Amino acid sequence: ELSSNCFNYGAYHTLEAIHKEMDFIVKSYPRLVSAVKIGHSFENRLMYVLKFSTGKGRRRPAIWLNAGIHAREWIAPATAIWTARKIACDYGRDLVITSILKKMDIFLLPVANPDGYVYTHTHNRLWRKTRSVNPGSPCIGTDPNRNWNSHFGGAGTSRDPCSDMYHGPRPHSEVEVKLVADFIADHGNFKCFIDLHSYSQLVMYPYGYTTMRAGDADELDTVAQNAANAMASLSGTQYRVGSVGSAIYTSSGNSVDWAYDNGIKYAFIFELRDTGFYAFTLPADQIIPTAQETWLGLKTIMEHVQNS
Ligand SMILES: O=C(O)[C@H](Cc1ccccc1)CC(O)(O)C[N+](=O)[O-]
Ligand SMILES: [Zn+2]
Repeated sequence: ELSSNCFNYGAYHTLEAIHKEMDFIVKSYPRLVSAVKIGHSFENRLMYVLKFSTGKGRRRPAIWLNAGIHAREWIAPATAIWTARKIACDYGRDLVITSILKKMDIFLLPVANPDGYVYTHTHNRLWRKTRSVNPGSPCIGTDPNRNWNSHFGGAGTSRDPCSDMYHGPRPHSEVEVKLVADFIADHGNFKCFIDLHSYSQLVMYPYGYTTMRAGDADELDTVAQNAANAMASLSGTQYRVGSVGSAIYTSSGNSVDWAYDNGIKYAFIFELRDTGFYAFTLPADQIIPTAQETWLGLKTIMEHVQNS
């Protein structure tokens, strides 16, 4: 059945509505888009990935677009679902995305922390972590951006389950992190990993665990600067660029350090709008402008990856 009313990309949505729109995109573009259900969250919600592929073969060079790892950062999933529709719609029309998809697959996970996302709708708008139980503690959840198997438990993390930076009992203890890490590792041919967060307006690259420069820092800085320039070209929104450790603060066990350590050179974290006026509660009227400018940055990076 066709959906009764069209999805409003200029509004924030529940997990259920986002998943329904993902189904609709799969149904509408069956030759390009497929549903990849990589597993379930701690509270048994779907970890639902869209795969955009024009070619055969299970291991085409691939790009992973991640969003919503931190539950309160609603602009990230909103940008991700808009991006899903944009990729589907522009394939065959836009030269850049069409050429990228001729050679590479794109995997897009709009809500990487579904339990936390639902919790921000039902209980606490500013919840950040997963909703897993910590034995021996009354406090719930682990920070999924401290739980990756890269310099686990290092600087910028907490061993206190009640902290918003709690790294968890062990690396990949959070099923939501483990499912993504295992999928990417098993696939073995990912060239790019981009994680959408908010807020601060930053385009960052490894490392986060240290302020030491990564081997590819010069190239990554150039690519990130090109992406920031492309994003600013739409309506002047300024994104700062730098390594995680130098742009904000050191934090170990984050997603891009893990990706970079696992051979994915083009690993970036975007901190989307704004710079703190609305912070995590960015008004819905900024969703489409944010998604449109972010798309220019994503295309810049993906085009570089494709030509690398
Ligand atoms: O603390 C975080 O995980 C990000 C900063 C960050 C981003 C990339 C790698 C390590 C840390 C900041 C945020 O997006 O979570 C916003 N916030 O501080 O809640
Ligand atoms: Zn975040």
